[in-house]
This record gives sequence, C-alpha cells and structure tokens, in this order.
Amino acid sequence: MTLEATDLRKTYPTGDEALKGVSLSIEGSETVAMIGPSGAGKSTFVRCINRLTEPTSGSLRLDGTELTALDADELRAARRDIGMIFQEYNLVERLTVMENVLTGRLGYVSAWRAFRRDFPPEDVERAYGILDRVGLGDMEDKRVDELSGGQRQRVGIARAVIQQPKILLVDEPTSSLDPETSNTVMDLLTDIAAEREIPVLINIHEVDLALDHADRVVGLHDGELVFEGTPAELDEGALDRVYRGADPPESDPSPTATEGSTGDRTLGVPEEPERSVPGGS
Ligand SMILES: Nc1ncnc2c1ncn2[C@@H]1O[C@H](COP(=O)(O)OP(=O)(O)OP(=O)(O)O)[C@@H](O)[C@H]1O
Repeated sequence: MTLEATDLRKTYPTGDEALKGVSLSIEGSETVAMIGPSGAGKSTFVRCINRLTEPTSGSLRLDGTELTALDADELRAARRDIGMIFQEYNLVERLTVMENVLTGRLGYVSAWRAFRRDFPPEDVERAYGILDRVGLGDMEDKRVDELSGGQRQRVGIARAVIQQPKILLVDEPTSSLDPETSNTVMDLLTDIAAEREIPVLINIHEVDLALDHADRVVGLHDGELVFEGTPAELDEGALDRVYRGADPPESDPSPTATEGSTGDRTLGVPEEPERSVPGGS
C-alpha cells in the first residue's frame, strides 16, 4: 500500500493557504508522525486525503487511484480503504461499544441494512475479534458515554480497523488523554499497523510521542514540509525549522545570536497553544 501526495495545495475560501505544495509518500506498514505548530496544516493534510476537505490542487494517489478525481460514488467506495481516527473520538455516545464499532462497516452494507443497523453475522464476529484485540473484549454492551477517554479511543480504533482499511489516518489521538494512556494508544496504533501491514499517519502535537513511536517523522510549518526523517534525525535544528520556520544561526558564536532560537524549550512542548481543529473546509 502506498499513499503518494504530490504538490498538494489547499487555499480556504478565507484566503488561508493551509498547504503550499506538500509532497509526501507513505508506504508499507510504517508509522509516520506528522508534527508542526498549531495552524501548520496537519489536519488539513489528513482531511484532504479522504476529501473531508477538498484540495485546491495537486495529486493524492492511494495504491495508484487518484483520489482527487473521484466522483461521489467512487469516493464513497474509496473511503472504505481509509480508516480515520479522530481526536474527539467522533463516537455516537448513546450507542453501545458494539454498535459504534459496527458503524465502521456501514460502507459495506446496503442502504436499507445500514438504516436498520442490520449487519451480517460475519461483521459481528469480526467486531468481537477486534474488540478483543484493542482490549475491550468484555465491553461490547456498554454505552460509550460510560467509558473513559482511553477506552473511547480504543473504540475509535476498532471502528477504523473493522473497515479493513489500506491506510489509517489519525488526527491528534492523544490530546485528550493522560501520558500513560497516550503511550498505550500509540503502541496499539503502531502494533496494528504492523499486524495488518498498513501504514499509519498520525498528526501529533507531542514531539516526545512522535520520537518514541514513529518510524518516520515529517514536520510541517506554515503549509510547507520542512522536515522528513527518522526520529534520530529530528535534532534541535530540525525542531527549529518545524516550530519556528528558521534554521538556527550557526556561524555567529555570540550569545545573543542564539537567543530566541532554540531557547530552553523542551521536546514535546510546542510553543503555540493548543486550539480546536476547525470543523470543515
Ligand atoms: N475551515 C477552515 N476555513 C478557513 N481556514 C481554515 C479552515 N481550517 C483550517 N484553516 C486554516 O488553515 C491553516 C491550517 O490549519 P490546520 O487546522 O490544518 O492546522 P493544524 O496544523 O492541524 O493545526 P492544529 O494542530 O491546531 O490542529 C490555519 O491557518 C487555519 O486557520
């Protein structure tokens, strides 16, 4: 499986240039963490892939299929191949864990069956297996509004996995979770990518989590890809490019020249504050 973005651009009707020609390829069963300050374009990039946001120009190919050229029916079919996991889980609160997971199969059943939430027995079997895999084996009948944040995110992961996607897109999966639960959720995502041999692209604010869990890190700044490499290659200079959009001054040894460059910023604490992800294009 390969996802290939070429010169992807998105300008919102407001004039905001969220993506300024991003080219990026993701393949195999690698976990790619996308980092960058608030407003860098991370969510826009992920949302363009399943066309929740329409790209302005450029190409997005999933296993050779040009996603930007699909009509509505083709897009519905292609979206089965793209599993999406959201920051705020996007679950139906009053439904049970099992019912939420089965909504991941809606793209595969007829409209009538979908309306009646009448899923084939093999889908239910599959759901039990996946719930076991994500550690919610005995929770299928619980209502989602009775679950903790970590448990909800596991339901979100199960719902994406039951789609049998070719790629997993994950938007800020840990922002509402404590550090320990965040680590567990990241482990689960990378394990699932390996087991299913699919790549996973994770937008993530916490640089430490990206360093600990990703095979590859890509950094966006102001709509441009300014870093691509292994976690080991993400040094102070690279972090400066990602979070400040500038290389640190190298030649001038005077103390003032480096002031405000890297400062005493610690990994995992981007300088921009969190803000909520806008709802649409
Ligand atoms: N629906 C929208 N309408 C207009 N502008 C938008 C919209 N969504 C995002 N933007 C703008 O596009 C740019 C990129 O936003 P995006 O949400 O993709 O960044 P991000 O890196 O995901 O940020 P965050 O980490 O805070 O979620 C920002 O300037 C933002 O204000």
